[in-house]
Amino acid sequence: MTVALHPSIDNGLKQGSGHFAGGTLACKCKDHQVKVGIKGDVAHNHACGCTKCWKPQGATFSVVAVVPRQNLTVLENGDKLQIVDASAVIQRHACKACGTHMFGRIENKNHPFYGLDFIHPELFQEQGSQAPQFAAFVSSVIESGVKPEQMAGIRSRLKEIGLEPYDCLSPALMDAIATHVAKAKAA
Ligand SMILES: N[C@@H](CCC(=O)N[C@@H](CS)C(=O)NCC(=O)O)C(=O)O
Ligand SMILES: [Zn+2]
Ligand SMILES: [Zn+2]
Repeated sequence: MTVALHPSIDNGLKQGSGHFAGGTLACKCKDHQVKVGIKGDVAHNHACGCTKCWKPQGATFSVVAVVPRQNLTVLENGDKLQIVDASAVIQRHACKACGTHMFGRIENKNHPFYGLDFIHPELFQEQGSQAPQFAAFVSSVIESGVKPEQMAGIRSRLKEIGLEPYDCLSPALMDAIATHVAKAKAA
């Protein structure tokens, strides 16, 4: 049996159109859905194995990407949103009724990723946003109950669909973080 990672990637990656103009993210409620508008395409889309990122029921990984925070607007039923953990670096705003995380925001202005909001592209009502580029925090799936002996199969399935597995972020993002830290230390 093939290892299940996440419904939006289990049948292979669906490449983005390359000119996604943005769209609307909708939560999973049957009525009074929380809707969030996004201008333009997402960036750094990836599968995340950490325990904090929202995943649909049964998924082992989350699929999460970033957008500039000024490109995100809560359009409808924002009163249903609550912050999951106010002490986390990424403050995840979730629908109180269905639990779907609609966006994650960094409020610490000194954080390397300040200015970017985290969203789940599978919630777009429209097609064509950037496909996942890599898999992050892969070893962390063990913290959600995956057995260590399942890891080889998970990593090889990720590679098979074209997602290089990393146990933290991708080298490019780790370099960006380290560059930010080095500049902050030098200042
Ligand atoms: N092993 C931890 C890793 C958590 C973690 O560091 N997640 C990363 C990727 S989303 C992060 O940047 N977290 C910041 C936060 O959740 O606020 C877990 O699975 O809970
Ligand atoms: Zn909802
Ligand atoms: Zn995560």
